[in-house]
Amino acid sequence: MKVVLIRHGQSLWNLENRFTGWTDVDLSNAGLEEARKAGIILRENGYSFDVAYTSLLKRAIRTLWIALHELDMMWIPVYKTWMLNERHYGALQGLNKAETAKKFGEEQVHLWRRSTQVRPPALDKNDPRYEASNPKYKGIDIPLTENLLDTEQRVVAYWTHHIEPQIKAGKRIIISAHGNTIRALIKYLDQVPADGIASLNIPTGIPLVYELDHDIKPNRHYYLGKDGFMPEGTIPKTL
Ligand SMILES: O=C(O)[C@H](O)COP(=O)(O)O
Repeated sequence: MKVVLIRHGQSLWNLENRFTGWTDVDLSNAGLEEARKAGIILRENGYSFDVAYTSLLKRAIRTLWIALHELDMMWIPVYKTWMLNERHYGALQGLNKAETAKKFGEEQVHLWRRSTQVRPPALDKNDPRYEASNPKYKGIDIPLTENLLDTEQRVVAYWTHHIEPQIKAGKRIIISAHGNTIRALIKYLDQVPADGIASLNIPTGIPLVYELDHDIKPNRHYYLGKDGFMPEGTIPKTL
């Protein structure tokens, strides 16, 4: 069984090198093109899908729409959930990553970005960036900050309760999500230790195929790059 994971195409804040998290920024022009190429690569490799999953953030939703358009499969069911949102970056959201590193040091920023345990400074509930009043989060106790383990808990809960049963039922699945959502899922699927996941980065807009056995355990994974292109940060083979 195959599941295709794809990190959204480049976003406007990826382009500006800003911490994004739950901020609902759209794709850049390059990101729109990446999404289009992803759909074409999937089509050219004969992929088709029965069900799609994505977050509540437009950069992932639009990436999915564009890819499904290229596959002529915009008609399939699409489930959107906050549980697949990007890791919440707390009070770092909106800050430039390079400026933040100058202010707090590279080591501290690396810990905030890549450690599994360290949470960035939390948002204050009076902060305009705190989105509890946003109707899309009605009834949800949204986080003020997250480390990767927090993100992994919600991503794996959704994977286990909603996506795995569909895979077991033979459905072909595509998930359009975010760098840390996918890092969290890979950590769980491949049982990657904390120090291993710290060095893993997910490229934008390149389909990542997971081949799973009947126990939904990974047999192998690979990127569908153009002409066999393998992006940097390929997932560790040994786990
Ligand atoms: O949320 C963000 O800033 C990016 O999408 C992911 O950022 P990171 O690679 O610094 O975790």
